[in-house]
Amino acid sequence: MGILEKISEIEKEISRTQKNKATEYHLGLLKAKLAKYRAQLLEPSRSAGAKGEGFDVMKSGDARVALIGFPSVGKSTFLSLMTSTASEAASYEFTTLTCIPGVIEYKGANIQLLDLPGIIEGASQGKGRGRQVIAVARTADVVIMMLDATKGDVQRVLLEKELESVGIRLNVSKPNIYFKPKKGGGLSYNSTVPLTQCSEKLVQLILHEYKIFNAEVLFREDSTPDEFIDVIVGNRVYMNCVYVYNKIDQISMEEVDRLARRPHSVVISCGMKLNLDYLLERLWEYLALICIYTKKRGERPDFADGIIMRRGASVEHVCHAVHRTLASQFKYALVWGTSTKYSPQRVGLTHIMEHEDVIQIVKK
Ligand SMILES: Nc1nc2c(ncn2[C@@H]2O[C@H](COP(=O)(O)OP(=O)(O)OP(=O)(O)O)[C@@H](O)[C@H]2O)c(=O)[nH]1
Ligand SMILES: [K+]
Ligand SMILES: [Mg+2]
Repeated sequence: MGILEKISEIEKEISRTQKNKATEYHLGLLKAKLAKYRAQLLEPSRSAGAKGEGFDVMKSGDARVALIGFPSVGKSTFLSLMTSTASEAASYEFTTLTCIPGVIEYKGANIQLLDLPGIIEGASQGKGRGRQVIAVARTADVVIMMLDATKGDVQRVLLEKELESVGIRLNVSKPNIYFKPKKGGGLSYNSTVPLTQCSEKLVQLILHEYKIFNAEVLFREDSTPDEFIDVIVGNRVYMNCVYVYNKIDQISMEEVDRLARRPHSVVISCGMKLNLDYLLERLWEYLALICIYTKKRGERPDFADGIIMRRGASVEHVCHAVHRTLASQFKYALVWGTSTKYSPQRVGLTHIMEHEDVIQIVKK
């Protein structure tokens, strides 16, 4: 039996099996098997072209956003609208065949936007350019899943399944489970919270499926068996995804309203240039970028040339961004903005910066 057949057998069995206390271990085991076969599918294929000519685009700018979606949902139209790059758009499917990069300039940041070929059901198993597209998506900071608002929710469900099956987890954080394989000593199993979905026996069964007999496992939250499997498989990618419903010029106001209220969703029309500014605002939040302005003593802040950083960046991060050796010469900094109680306030290296703060660094 081929891997694909094995996968579909297991999927069938999972859907046939009723979920209850008696089948809990059986289901856990099936899920572990499923994850194992899917991992095998993802191993680099020997077939020609799998490497993906035209997909090797250099990372540039402050962040990377990938456009994922079915054919003809408007990905290329969107890229051409938001960047100075033109990507061919047409009414037929699979107009785009490679990865086309453009740059969105927003709040002083350069955001690399990648237009990609449309993907379809079965993409994760190599249909169309699915594998190459998904490989690029894994390198992005945020994925825009572009959907055709006239097509209902089918596309979203299918694409989520495709990404899920190759280990991409959307809009969830990494499970808080400590896991470390050991040379000996059996299984050391602990949890800091009561567990309602996993047990020592189930954990042991799943580990045996991966031929792991000695390990340290510490649950720090009430995780599911699937989350535990994600942790032992290890190569999962946790990324933010914005669901963008395009072509709202073609649907009723009621329908627009319904889609706009869905979590992580933004409705737009590229054709009529509707709501694009709002999408940029949301994208900025999802990318968690902030802009910091530097200032020299006795001079005005340099508002023309901000430093783009990730939310949570400290004064030390800012020092590194300005100059490699600055942190070692650091005495203190003066900060003006929302991160401080007073403006200016004298702060140390660990102070956390906020969007549009101004900083003056004083050296030893
Ligand atoms: N009505 C309407 N049509 C749109 C909108 N945006 C794009 N289109 C049309 O949708 C068709 C497909 O657009 P593309 O930009 O080529 O779509 P794509 O997702 O890049 O397609 P592939 O590269 O083939 O995967 C074109 O005919 C566009 O003019 C929109 O907001 N409203
Ligand atoms: K198209
Ligand atoms: Mg296209």
